[in-house]
Amino acid sequence: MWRSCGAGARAAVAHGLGRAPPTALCSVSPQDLAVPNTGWSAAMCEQFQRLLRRAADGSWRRIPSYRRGLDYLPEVVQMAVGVVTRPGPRLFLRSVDEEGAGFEYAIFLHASGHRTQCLCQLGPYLEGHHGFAHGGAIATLIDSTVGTCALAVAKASVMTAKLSISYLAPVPVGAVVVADSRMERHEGRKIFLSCHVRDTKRDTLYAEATALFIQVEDTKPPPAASL
Ligand SMILES: CCCCCCCCCCCCCC(=O)SCCNC(=O)CCNC(=O)[C@H](O)C(C)(C)COP(=O)(O)OP(=O)(O)OC[C@H]1O[C@@H](n2cnc3c(N)ncnc32)[C@H](O)[C@@H]1OP(=O)(O)O
Repeated sequence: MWRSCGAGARAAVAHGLGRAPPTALCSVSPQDLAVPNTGWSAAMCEQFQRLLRRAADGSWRRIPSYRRGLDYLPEVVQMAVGVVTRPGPRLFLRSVDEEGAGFEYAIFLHASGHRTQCLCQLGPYLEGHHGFAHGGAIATLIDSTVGTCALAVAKASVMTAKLSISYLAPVPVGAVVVADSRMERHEGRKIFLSCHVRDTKRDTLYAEATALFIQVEDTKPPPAASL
């Protein structure tokens, strides 16, 4: 069903961003997963290339994406707390290893730091009603897109306090969608955001949402998270 984007696309990502991969300080480097893999459809690859081309002038930036929350920490910190050799919990969106089966996505951040766009392909493990993506999967996509925007605005940890979604049209399994989020207001610790989920041609508005994120002190994982 899925067509590979090939090594050329992966090379274009590295070249287009002009960024070196994270410096390896130990044997286990986090793998950036916001790049094409064999599970990406032709439509997903095409849109990804379009967004990369748009990012070439510096107006947008692709955000690397990792398998675990801890992968985002500098490796020196990971080594200090001894997590490099203990995989631990996964980020929800990266919990499926089979390429193309779950969420395949890449998030782009606008240079203003107040807007994010998530290009996402919703795989067959995300089915709700036959042939359509589960509403919870759409909510997850929205939460992560607005959450990333809130993180960029706050430059600190944030938590979802409120998320209100209007589901306007069902999203077919395998569809490639764009979730477009922006900050609406920022009042102290409160960040208000909006989000629209559309098809890539912008013909169909699948969902619209508003969200409130609250800036918090760095969250400490509960004991179960260290198992
Ligand atoms: C590590 C990096 C990983 C990267 C991952 C990439 C993906 C990233 C994306 C991740 C995305 C995934 C993200 C996730 O999945 S986050 C996980 C889902 N969310 C939660 O579990 C949050 C649970 N709730 C809480 O922890 C607390 O209630 C929070 C922290 C939210 C606020 O408790 P806190 O004690 O801190 O705040 P406060 O009580 O002093 O209130 C402060 C102000 O806020 C106003 N207020 C509060 N709540 C609400 C409400 N519900 N509606 C309206 N207003 C509300 C309140 O009136 C007050 O306003 P004002 O009186 O000042 O005007």
